Amino acid sequence: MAAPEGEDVYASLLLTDAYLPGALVLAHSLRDAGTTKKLAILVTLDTISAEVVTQLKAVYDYVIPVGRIRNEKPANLYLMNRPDLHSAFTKVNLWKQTQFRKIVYLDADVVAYRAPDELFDIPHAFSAAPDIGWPDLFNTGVMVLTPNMGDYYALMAMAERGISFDGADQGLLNMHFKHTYHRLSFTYNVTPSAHYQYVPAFRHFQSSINMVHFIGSEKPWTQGRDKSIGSSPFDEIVGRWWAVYDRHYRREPTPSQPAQAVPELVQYFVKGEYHPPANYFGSAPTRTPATSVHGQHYQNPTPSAPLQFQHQHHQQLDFYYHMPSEPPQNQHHAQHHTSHASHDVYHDPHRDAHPPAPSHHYVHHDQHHEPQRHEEHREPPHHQDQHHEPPPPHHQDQYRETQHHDQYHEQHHHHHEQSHSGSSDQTPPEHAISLPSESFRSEDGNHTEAREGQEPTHQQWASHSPPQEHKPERAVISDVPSWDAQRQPPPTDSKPEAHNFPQTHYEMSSDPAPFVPPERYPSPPKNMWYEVPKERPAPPRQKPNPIFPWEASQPRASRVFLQHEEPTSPDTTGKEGDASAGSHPQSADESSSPVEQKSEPETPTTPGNPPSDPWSSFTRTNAWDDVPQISRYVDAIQKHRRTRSQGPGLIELPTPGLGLGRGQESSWGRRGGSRVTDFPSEDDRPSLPVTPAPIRRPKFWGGGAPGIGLGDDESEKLPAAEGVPAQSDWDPVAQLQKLAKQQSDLLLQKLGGSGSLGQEVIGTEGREIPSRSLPFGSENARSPTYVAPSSTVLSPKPVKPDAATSSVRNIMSTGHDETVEHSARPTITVTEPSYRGPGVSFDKGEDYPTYETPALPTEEEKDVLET
Ligand SMILES: O=c1ccn([C@@H]2O[C@H](COP(=O)(O)OP(=O)(O)O[C@H]3O[C@H](CO)[C@@H](O)[C@H](O)[C@H]3O)[C@@H](O)[C@H]2O)c(=O)[nH]1
Ligand SMILES: [Mn+2]
Repeated sequence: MAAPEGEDVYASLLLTDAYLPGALVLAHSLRDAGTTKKLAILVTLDTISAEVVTQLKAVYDYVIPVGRIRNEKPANLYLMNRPDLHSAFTKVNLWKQTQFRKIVYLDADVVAYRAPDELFDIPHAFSAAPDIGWPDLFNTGVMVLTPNMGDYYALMAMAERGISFDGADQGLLNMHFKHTYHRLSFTYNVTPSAHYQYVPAFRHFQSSINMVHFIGSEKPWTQGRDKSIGSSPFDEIVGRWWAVYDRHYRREPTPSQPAQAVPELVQYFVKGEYHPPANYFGSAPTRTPATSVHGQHYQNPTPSAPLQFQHQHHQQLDFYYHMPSEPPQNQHHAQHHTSHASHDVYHDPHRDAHPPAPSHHYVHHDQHHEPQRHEEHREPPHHQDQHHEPPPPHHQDQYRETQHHDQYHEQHHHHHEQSHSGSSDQTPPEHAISLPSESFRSEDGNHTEAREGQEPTHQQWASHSPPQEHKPERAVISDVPSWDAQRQPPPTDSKPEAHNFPQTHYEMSSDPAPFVPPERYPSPPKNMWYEVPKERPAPPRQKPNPIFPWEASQPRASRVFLQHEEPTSPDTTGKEGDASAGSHPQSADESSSPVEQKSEPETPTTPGNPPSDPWSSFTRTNAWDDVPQISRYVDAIQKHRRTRSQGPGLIELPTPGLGLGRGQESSWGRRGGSRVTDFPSEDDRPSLPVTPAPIRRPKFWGGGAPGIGLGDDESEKLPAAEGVPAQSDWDPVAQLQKLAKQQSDLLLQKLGGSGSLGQEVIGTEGREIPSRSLPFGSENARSPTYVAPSSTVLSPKPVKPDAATSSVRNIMSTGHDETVEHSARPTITVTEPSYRGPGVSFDKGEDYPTYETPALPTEEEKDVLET
């Protein structure tokens, strides 16, 4: 019977025979309540016996075989101690049933108080009721859904990857429909519990209950009738289930209904309900019925008449499936033989003649009359890996239960073999299950195809395939949708290959909640540390072997530190304030190691002490002082100049013996060479009669020379010299310009008008070293030994012979005329850098600081002026 397109159905699911009573009671409860909707049930035929299918068919409108969807990562199932739900993902097949408009899905452990047909009117695509264990979740025992392939593929993608926080369908579906599900009233999925009951609520809402759902591993039919005797809400609810069961399957006459002929098979799965007649076949043992679905020790059902009939039907459908938690094979054998030892009546000679194949998969075919092995084919590929794996140790109970399930299957199997061995009847089963016919149409008899959305089944083969034309058994039985490409052509209407590719569906998280870290992260491991390698004494540094000859005869370092300075000249240390002001030869050794001469003077660390000259330890030599070529050159220049400038008043450039400090004079003399930076001594310097005013010296310099009064308060009160303009009247710029003009004019006259030679010939103002502009960019660069050219060749200053001479001598002993310039500004100390600019090179038109005291007339100037 095909379902008309767009039909509404209640649908349930049966994965194992043991849930048969639940499925039947559910269907009856709906029918009894007068539903107008059809009833459907999805079944996994590899684990459902034909008798059970028959029972279903008696109540359900549609029995729809579906492929099992196993969770290959069932670890989470063990978290909730329900490893039996390994195939709960099979529920996903609901979304594939697009022949239905709307499905109200109900677990097999649901019983309806009334027929909630109004659920089909819900417009939402997916609805469910809250779960009692975690009400933010919905329970997947009652769902209103709209089949569609989009959700189906998405759910399949998750199922294939085992994406489910509880390892079963509830975890998976809650993850998928997290934000889109429509919440149903709890009254559609009341989940009673024996341990906890919200009794007041139950009392209050009792009358509004639509459906009840017996969640948990214990179900009413596994607990037995006597469990519902009490008067607690839970007992009352369980009693509702039993009421439906009794209405349809109770055998014993009750006051309300006479004894009815009911299938033994149903009772077989209900605790306390199965009472096989004694001495049937003469030796059928009577045993205590099962204690629970998961723990009961199933017996061989007594082959009563109804059962026998069912088994005939089962000939074509005979199969069984080993649950994945099946014990290893040898254990299974042991179980099997034990079982037979205690039930001789079911001993099967065929079985002995054909010992079980490794995986115990047998398919019974009409034309063979013997069990055939189809181990590879019957085994769904994804089950093979785990097939022989024992379950985890802590689930041995579950493990044993599964054994019993299998024992049941196997015993059924034996029974079928037995009954079949005495019959060669090949007529189609009288009770061929009426299923959606399109689902099981076989086109060529060799293989089975399902219409899209349908799994091929062996029922199809049983119903449509001519047995004699059927050749390889393994090619026919294909109730699992796996196609053996090595032996079969592809199914004619199979989809393109790419259709079978695994699909990965990722969704961006739409959860707007910001990440909240756990209150406390686990403590970091304490045994993680890095052991610092033990420090090994560094190998003694060895001086590399000398390569160059001078390395062997290296001069001893002669660096001089301030505090260890030998007391060379205490009187000069106070006067030599400017390192660049002139040379300060200390020793030949010192000047031979110019690097050390760069060492900076140390600042006196004790304030209040008379400041020692910080420059005393600073070199006064120039880098070129010891280059003989330069010395010779300088000598030659000086000689030349002497010859050229012989004349009254013209000074000679320093000769040996000139000292910047008296302490150095001796060593200076020893050197015997002229230096560019030499400075004329007082004797070599003729006096100039003009000076603007007494030059005040900072007290820093002390009053070394008697009579000059510099540094003395009295010196400031000295009367101005007669005939000398007052300081305030002195315009240095004008005077300098005037001097410059006179100088150039007069000198040109003296030299016969050859202006081009004038500077070179007469230059006492740094002409020995021509004043050249520095290369671009290096104007401010200073060599440590740099000496301003202007300062090296400055002319003696015109001073008064007496006091002024001493004063000037004192000043000049600093070796720098710019100290003179600065001395006009009493607040300036001479420790400032000496070089302030072009100095007296004003004749070249360069700018110079206007605040400076102009340079005093040079020798030439004086000559000119005196002339
Ligand atoms: O051996 C089995 C196990 C399950 N089922 C079917 O699968 C359903 C779910 O199993 P059930 O034992 O009813 O699970 P619950 O105890 O109800 O556990 C909860 O968790 C399950 C796994 O997520 C959900 O499927 C249920 O809806 C939810 O109520 C059953 O009703 C049956 O329809 C079988 O047919 N045979
Ligand atoms: Mn359930």
